Amino acid sequence: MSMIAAFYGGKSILITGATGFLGKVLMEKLFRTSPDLKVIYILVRPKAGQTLQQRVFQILNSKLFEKVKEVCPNVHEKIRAIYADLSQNDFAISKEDMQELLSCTNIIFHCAATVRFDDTLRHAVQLNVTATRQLLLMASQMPKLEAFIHISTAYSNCNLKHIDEVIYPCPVEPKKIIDSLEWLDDAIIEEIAPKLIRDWPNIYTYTKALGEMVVQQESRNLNIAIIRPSIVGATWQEPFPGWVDNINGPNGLIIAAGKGFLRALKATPKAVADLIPVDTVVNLMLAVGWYTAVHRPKSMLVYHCTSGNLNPCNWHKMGVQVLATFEKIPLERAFRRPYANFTSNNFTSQYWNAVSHRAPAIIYDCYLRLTGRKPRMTKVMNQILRTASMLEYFINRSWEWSTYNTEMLMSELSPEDQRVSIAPT
Ligand SMILES: CCCCCCCCCCCCCCCCCCCCCCCCCCCCCC(=O)SCCNC(=O)CCNC(=O)[C@H](O)C(C)(C)COP(=O)(O)OP(=O)(O)OC[C@H]1O[C@@H](n2cnc3c(N)ncnc32)[C@H](O)[C@@H]1OP(=O)(O)O
Ligand SMILES: NC(=O)C1=CN([C@@H]2O[C@H](COP(=O)(O)OP(=O)(O)OC[C@H]3O[C@@H](n4cnc5c(N)ncnc54)[C@H](OP(=O)(O)O)[C@@H]3O)[C@@H](O)[C@H]2O)C=CC1
Repeated sequence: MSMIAAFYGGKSILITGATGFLGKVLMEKLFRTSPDLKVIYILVRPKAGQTLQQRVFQILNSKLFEKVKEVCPNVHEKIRAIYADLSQNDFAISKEDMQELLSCTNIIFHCAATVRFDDTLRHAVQLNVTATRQLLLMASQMPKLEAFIHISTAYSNCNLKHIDEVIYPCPVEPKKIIDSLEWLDDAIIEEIAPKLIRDWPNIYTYTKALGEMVVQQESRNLNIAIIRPSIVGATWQEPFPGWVDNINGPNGLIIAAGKGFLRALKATPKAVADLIPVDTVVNLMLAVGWYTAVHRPKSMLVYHCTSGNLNPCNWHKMGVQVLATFEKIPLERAFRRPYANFTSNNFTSQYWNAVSHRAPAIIYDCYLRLTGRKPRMTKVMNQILRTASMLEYFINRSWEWSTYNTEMLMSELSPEDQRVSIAPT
């Protein structure tokens, strides 16, 4: 057994955001490789008419967890869903549950966040900043806690070009922002938001930067590490290749291209496409959890989980690859044959949007109307173009992330763990 997998044996692990993309893959790997772990506590809220239990049932019965059931048949006994809403005071956790969490937790993986680029400042601060502070406060009351792993994003400092594995200060103290949100009304908050976020491209990256500052300021004597993944994509190898369950990041646009909706994108072909498979991120998370708990570094370490400096790809190569894949394996019921181009020119991009996107959508909707059906293509197209414009900032620039800490950690792993973490079979 690998040293890292053995480390998680017998542990009580608390995961926030376990129902999200990264959280599910983290849980899967933990149960599959450390089936003797004691318990995984997950903080969950009811959603879309589903109770906590129904949500957990759905996750455990999904294709992602098929292998887990073979290795850890009693997985449902080892997962303990705790009612929690991270936007509420004390997360609205009951006294009994809180007591259990405080007295039993050994490791925390804090993944929960709002990842919407256009969220309100109030909600994004509540989730990405205040909730992080609250969780740190809880962590400081956990006598058995060995490590607190905070998941941030490589783009939390995307206002810089070269980013080191350090925490950069934000112009306004997070505490001042948290305090002012208590008395300012929503309209004023939205008015001051652009002034606060300055050269950050959106509320998401800005509040993730504030979240990191809070981690640094409230770290007390805790054993903390921060991981910054870049753009997290589908699984590379584990538990099987190609698993993804959302349309965030590049996923929505890739599907739109495959369906023939999206035929041009305002992107810089030579800009680095820094994607990282979700199973690689999870492997680093587990290694960081182990290293932080066992080696207890003197200062809090930040780890970049990026691909650009090791195995760089650019958007042109990525686009060619995406199109080649759709040639081989076309999507069902496509609107048009996939074909697309990148342009970094504003005028050309507007032209393609009019000619290749909006006009065909209007024509198709006319056809639907004439044949007595409900028009829908213009709505779909507007949605795709809105998403593409939100992502534009990230596909027209390149960043350099240093990876000294991540490389140091890799060199500390046993040969077995290096094999399992870097190139799992
Ligand atoms: C000669 C040869 C030349 C060849 C040249 C080759 C060229 C080839 C060109 C090919 C082109 C195509 C290929 C494409 C390949 C490349 C693609 C590149 C894209 C890369 C993008 C990179 C992005 C990087 C971002 C990095 C940021 C930092 C990373 C992070 O930390 S992660 C977190 C990232 N967060 C997100 O991604 C969230 C972004 N989304 C949003 O903020 C919002 O959704 C929104 C975009 C603002 C849209 O908001 P709306 O309110 O308008 O919509 P809403 O969200 O309500 O959703 C509408 C409907 O969609 C459903 N839906 C939304 N999200 C999801 C979800 N996650 N899962 C499932 N369903 C979802 C929602 O339910 C709504 O549905 P409805 O209710 O039925 O309407
Ligand atoms: N995906 C990516 O490309 C990248 C992600 N990251 C970071 O990784 C982490 C995980 O992201 P990802 O898994 O993609 O995001 P998801 O949106 O898939 O998951 C977010 C998780 O947070 C939970 N959550 C949100 N609001 C609340 C709340 N009020 N109370 C309780 N739980 C809540 C969600 O629960 P629910 O299911 O109930 O909504 C969900 O489990 C985030 O910190 C993100 O910043 C960093 C870089 C890239």
